[in-house]
Amino acid sequence: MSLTALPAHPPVAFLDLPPVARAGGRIVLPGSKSISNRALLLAAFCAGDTVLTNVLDSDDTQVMLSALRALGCTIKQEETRCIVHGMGNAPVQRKADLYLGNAGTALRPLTAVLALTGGEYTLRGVPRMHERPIADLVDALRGLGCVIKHLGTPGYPPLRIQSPTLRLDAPVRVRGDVSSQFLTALLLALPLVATQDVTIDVEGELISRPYVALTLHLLARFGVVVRQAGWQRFTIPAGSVLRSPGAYAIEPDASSASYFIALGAIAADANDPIRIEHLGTDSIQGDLRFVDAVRAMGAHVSASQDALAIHRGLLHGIDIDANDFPDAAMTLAALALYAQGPTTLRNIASWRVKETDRITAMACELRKLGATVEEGPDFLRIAPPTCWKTASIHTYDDHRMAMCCALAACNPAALPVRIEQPGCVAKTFPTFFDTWFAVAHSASKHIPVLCIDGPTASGKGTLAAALARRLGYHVLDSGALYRIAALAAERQGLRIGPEGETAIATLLPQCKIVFDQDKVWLDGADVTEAIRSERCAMLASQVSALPAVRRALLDVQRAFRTSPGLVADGRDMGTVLFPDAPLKIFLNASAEERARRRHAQLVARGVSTTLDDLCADLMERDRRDRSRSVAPLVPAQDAVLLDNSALSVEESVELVWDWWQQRRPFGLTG
Ligand SMILES: Nc1ncnc2c1ncn2[C@@H]1O[C@H](COP(=O)(O)OP(=O)(O)O)[C@@H](O)[C@H]1O
Ligand SMILES: Nc1ccn([C@@H]2O[C@H](COP(=O)(O)OP(=O)(O)O)[C@@H](O)[C@H]2O)c(=O)n1
Repeated sequence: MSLTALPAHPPVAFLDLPPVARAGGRIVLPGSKSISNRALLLAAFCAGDTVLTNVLDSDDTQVMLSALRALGCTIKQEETRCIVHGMGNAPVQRKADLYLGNAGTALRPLTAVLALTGGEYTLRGVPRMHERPIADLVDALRGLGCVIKHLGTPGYPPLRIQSPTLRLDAPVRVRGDVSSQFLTALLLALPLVATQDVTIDVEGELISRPYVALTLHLLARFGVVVRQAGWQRFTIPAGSVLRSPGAYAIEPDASSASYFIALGAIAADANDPIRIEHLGTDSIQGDLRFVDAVRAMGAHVSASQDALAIHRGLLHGIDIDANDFPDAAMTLAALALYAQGPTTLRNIASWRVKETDRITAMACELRKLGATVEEGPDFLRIAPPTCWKTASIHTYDDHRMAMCCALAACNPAALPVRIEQPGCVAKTFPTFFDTWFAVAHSASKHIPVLCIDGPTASGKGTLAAALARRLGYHVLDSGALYRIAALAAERQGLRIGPEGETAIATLLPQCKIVFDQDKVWLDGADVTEAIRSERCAMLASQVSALPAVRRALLDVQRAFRTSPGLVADGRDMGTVLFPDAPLKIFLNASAEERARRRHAQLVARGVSTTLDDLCADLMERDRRDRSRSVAPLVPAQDAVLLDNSALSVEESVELVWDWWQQRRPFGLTG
């Protein structure tokens, strides 16, 4: 039997990562955020249409796309492909109120573009964005004749922009030692108004230079070649015009790759490395310097032009200036947990003005895991834990904190790790945890299962779905499998009883079953409705009494136990399938109450039936389920009995939620 179960992805308050035993496998990562937002901006303000492929679909790129659309740019988006109709060198809409979330890669260049091209604009973001300094960029733009007002705290967004009286003759000065994004913003915007040579002088030591190199590379692809005197002076030649390159393919994100490079460095074997496709020595992203640092720590990384393969080595601490790759350097802090000796990351003051104060945040969370961390104004020194601790990681609404700290799940003590507000990864890598679970393998015994067994219409499915949604876990509706088995047998004309036992058990491995959110498919046919009939339920009850059928479904059901965890609903989840589950609920309600619930359910679906008939069927099914020779419906010895006759769905969910939390090592949260 081939079986596919596609999990849903609602926002969860926390995600518990099972301890990782081994990592390995092939990964294709989403497009680079830095390149996506630069390319979208350039494509919007150039002449001609541009087809961008592998554009990152994330909060930060959505913010850029919405802003460009609000400025009058037409962008057609088909999954990760965007066709951008360039507006030429100024926005179509000369008035707009733009909300830019927490996307520095959108707010800063758009500030420069709009201030230089002119109009009436406000630019705002989330509260944290209003704490991220922008005075250096605003000062530089004012020096060019731009009119920009701070609407809140001086030196910070939100901003009000009006039309400038441009003065381009004197060199514009911009500080380069707080964020390279100010320089990038000017470089991206000035070609729109370069009627004469415009020179930018960088004050202070320019940080994050590879990001500036990335900007220059993209400008060149859009037809503007900036003259460069070291990292101190940049000149946009008179008459520069942005021209579409036609098509541009965006590389996978090197910062996103860093988590999986580190995962391979900690937990992959040479014979099954982590292999990252379409990202290699040809990359234009500075964050790939991370690879050198990981090699220096002792990991094995082989790189071809367009792929990386990583496996573990004996890791040792390093002392490194991480100024050039501040984002990926955060991953080194997590990797340091697995090295012998301390690791020192220097020259990382820019971490303090990112999504959160990343130096303090990282120090605090790594200490929770047992590491000894020394924090300075612009450095971090991390000594690995001698004794790992179970931790609930606070993520500060910072995607990189969540992704870095996921690496703590590789700990040798095999402790699970709780990541709070894991949805924050959507800023740059919405599918991070799916990718993680695809290549970070855990021992089955470490993948938690919450079992909910009980008789018909006791509310198992309802409870299981609600808890799984809240935990971000998979669901096993084992009853659906027996219903499908009954339907498949009936459709093949097999006898539903001991005479047909062998034939049904032989048929099942050939069936192709897909659980796709609310739909169930059998051999390509939608059987969602068909398996829910009371007739099918009765046939399922008969089929499920056949030992060979139950045996045929054992492995299929156990295959649902995948990371991060499972809520399993049925009759024998706690007794037969998952005897080691940390929590087993035996759910019950009076027969009358259950018949009433099922009746209401059927009436809502437009099925006509009487309460008396239903009650009789239900009791007949219960009797058969309780008295069969294999896996009868009985509570496991260690099950918690819950009669929910007088409870609402919400009350049942809260009760079981608390029991579950008490059995997890993290304490009560969420
Ligand atoms: N605690 C409860 N209180 C009231 N109604 C409930 C409760 N639990 C479930 N129900 C309702 O009873 C019906 C049957 O529940 P379901 O989850 O399908 O049961 P099972 O999976 O045990 O057969 C559903 O319509 C559901 O909304
Ligand atoms: N783990 C399980 C799940 C269901 N079953 C059988 O499959 C039938 C249908 O299960 P179900 O959970 O879909 O039924 P309802 O509780 O929804 O009525 C039950 O009556 C059981 O006989 C089982 O034997 N073992």
